Amino acid sequence: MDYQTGFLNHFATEAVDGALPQGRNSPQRPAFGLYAEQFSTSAFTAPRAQNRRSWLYRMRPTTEHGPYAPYDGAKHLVQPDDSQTTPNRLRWDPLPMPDGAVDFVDGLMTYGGNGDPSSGGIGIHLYAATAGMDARAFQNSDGEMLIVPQQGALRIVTELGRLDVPPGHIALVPKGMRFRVALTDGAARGYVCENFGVPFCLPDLGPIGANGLASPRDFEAPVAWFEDRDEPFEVVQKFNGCLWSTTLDHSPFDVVAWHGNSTPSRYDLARFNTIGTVSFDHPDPSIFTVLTSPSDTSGTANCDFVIFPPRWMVGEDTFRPPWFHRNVMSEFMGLIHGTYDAKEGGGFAPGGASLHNQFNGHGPDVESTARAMQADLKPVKIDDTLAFMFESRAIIQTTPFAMTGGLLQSDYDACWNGFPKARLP
Ligand SMILES: O=C(O)Cc1cc(O)ccc1O
Ligand SMILES: [Fe+2]
Repeated sequence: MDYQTGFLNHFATEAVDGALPQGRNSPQRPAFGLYAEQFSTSAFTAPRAQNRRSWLYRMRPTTEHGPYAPYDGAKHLVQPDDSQTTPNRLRWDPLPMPDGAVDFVDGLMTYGGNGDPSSGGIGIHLYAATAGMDARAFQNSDGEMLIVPQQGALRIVTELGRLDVPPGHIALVPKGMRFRVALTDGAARGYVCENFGVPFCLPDLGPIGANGLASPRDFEAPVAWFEDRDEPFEVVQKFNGCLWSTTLDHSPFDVVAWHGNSTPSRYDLARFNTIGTVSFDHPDPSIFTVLTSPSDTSGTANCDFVIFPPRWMVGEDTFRPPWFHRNVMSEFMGLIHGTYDAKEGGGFAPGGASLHNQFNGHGPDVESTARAMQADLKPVKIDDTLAFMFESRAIIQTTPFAMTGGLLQSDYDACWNGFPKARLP
């Protein structure tokens, strides 16, 4: 598979020689009878640094379809609301693989979220899929999709081309872009952050300097790829929190050439240049931010995507795991593989999840705490681990599936029972 590298670069690619117009976007008659379409994921007037759009040259205009009707699959892909939201610390067992053939769209289960598609916020979903999508595409008009596979590789076919995304990689699909998901390594499971806010971008680096964390050159966008299929093709659209369906008489993956900077991309989390203390104290986890969706309040994200990758721990006279914490931001976590260093007592399994909503105390379990307080503080490599967090400025509301779907652990609080009380002189 070929890729073009760079975050938010202005790319140009054609799958057929001569398909991409030169020197203009919308010629009177594009080559071969292709149709030009602008795909805008920022307002036309957004400042240049935030402006995102691509020009697509396709076999038929996207306008050619009948009305959408309500879609009745993906029953657990919903908008969370207040009725299910509690201050409790929550933790879930991994999502089991479904029985029978369930694809990525029908396999999406909403656990939580905040805001709404018009004003910003996020949706948090897990997916478990046993079948690829064939003559079916998904268009999420509500949010950009940050896809974090945990098991099973995905081949994401988008209007702009294809991305192979195994566990350990992430994918970003722009709001509104059609895509379908094939499974290239059997049943697949993972996490999705649906971003209703400003599209994800790389965080500023401040005093870190010009390099470090995720490097723009490690993001990969597809090259143009199309299929010429004249057959019924369903498009499922998420719009205003609801699902809709229409059927085309052709594949929507018919973009022969494109140029622009609004693109899907993938990123290998192993490329993350992890920075931590080389003296003492555990830095704030913002040091591990891969991508951020800023809000209108500076430094206070709609969503930060943060990872806890393999790394050396060298802090002297330092409690090395995450400290006990109450946070104005709300934290949803998942585990891709291994063990998370704040939960060595078990219970946070790969494919599982946890939620620590705003100002609710959390941190290392009793076992992680005891081990860390007794540890010989020689340099140690934490190796088999890859956890992540979707951290958001607003309370993360939960869904009926999250609260009563059978995966919520009833005894999560107990992992913090039994700390010996301090003894004063
Ligand atoms: O496990 C968590 O809750 C996430 C987290 C990690 C960390 O290294 C410091 C603070 C924090 O909230
Ligand atoms: Fe935390």
